[in-house]
Amino acid sequence: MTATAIHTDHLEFHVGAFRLRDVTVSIPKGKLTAIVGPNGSGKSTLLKIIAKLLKADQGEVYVHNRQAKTYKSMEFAQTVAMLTQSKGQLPELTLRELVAYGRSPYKRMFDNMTADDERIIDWALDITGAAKAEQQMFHTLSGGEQQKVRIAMALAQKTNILLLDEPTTYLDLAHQLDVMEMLQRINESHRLTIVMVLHDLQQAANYCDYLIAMKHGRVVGSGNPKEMISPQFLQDVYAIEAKVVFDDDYPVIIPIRKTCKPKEEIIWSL
Ligand SMILES: Nc1ncnc2c1ncn2[C@@H]1O[C@H](COP(=O)(O)OP(=O)(O)OP(=O)(O)O)[C@@H](O)[C@H]1O
Repeated sequence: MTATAIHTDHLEFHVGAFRLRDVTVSIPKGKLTAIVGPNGSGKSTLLKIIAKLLKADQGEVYVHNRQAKTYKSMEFAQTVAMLTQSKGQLPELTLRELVAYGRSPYKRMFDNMTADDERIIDWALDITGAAKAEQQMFHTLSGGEQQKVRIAMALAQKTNILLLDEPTTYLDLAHQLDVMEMLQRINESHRLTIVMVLHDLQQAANYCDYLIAMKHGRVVGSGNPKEMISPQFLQDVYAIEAKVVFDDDYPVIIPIRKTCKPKEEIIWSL
């Protein structure tokens, strides 16, 4: 049986009109897990609660079989790294300076970088293919290049768990594959537990070992993505009629039409 890296137990959370309800999931250790579901279904909220960026109203999060709330903040930051969605200001730093921020959980104020820190920064720059441009300013990079450097910063945190909110959004197809293959390589070589919010179900099936599907703030399914993705799944979770054909074991999704409008969307379209 696969060990569990993260377990959430009956999480409840509300913000505005949105409610996360009774979220109980176990995320396997050392595997790639995708969280999928329609816009606004609570994927980012769940990831933020796991990362302790938000506090659940009820329920518990366990990280490596220990209540997340019992971790001191530095210890937690040495265990779980989270890359939020890339929005907002771009720092005016070189790639190397930005990636060095990943070492913050190991430093007190005014501590200098040690040889060990520099070695880890080199490794993170190298594994993400960013080393050759390490003196370039971050804000001058393309969106795809920036995303790889942001992942390098999270890797420099040297945690066993990496949470990524939509790591491939805004990237062209080639950069999406680059990022997914890089995450797969890192997962295989370092046995990192990687959990990511994804919108592309085919990527989830091609690269991930485990899938968690959310809808209206609830977990509505979890398991092996290749077994889960079916016309019925697309109907139930996304309210779309679609064909699913298999090419070499991998599902190819052909959307046909939306089958009904959930109540929430009728309000949005007024
Ligand atoms: N501060 C807030 N105030 C009010 N509502 C909020 C706030 N933060 C989040 N929400 C609402 O919570 C719901 C869930 O948001 P969340 O970002 O978790 O969804 P998501 O599944 O990640 O969506 P997407 O796929 O669009 O990124 C959304 O309807 C959002 O509008």
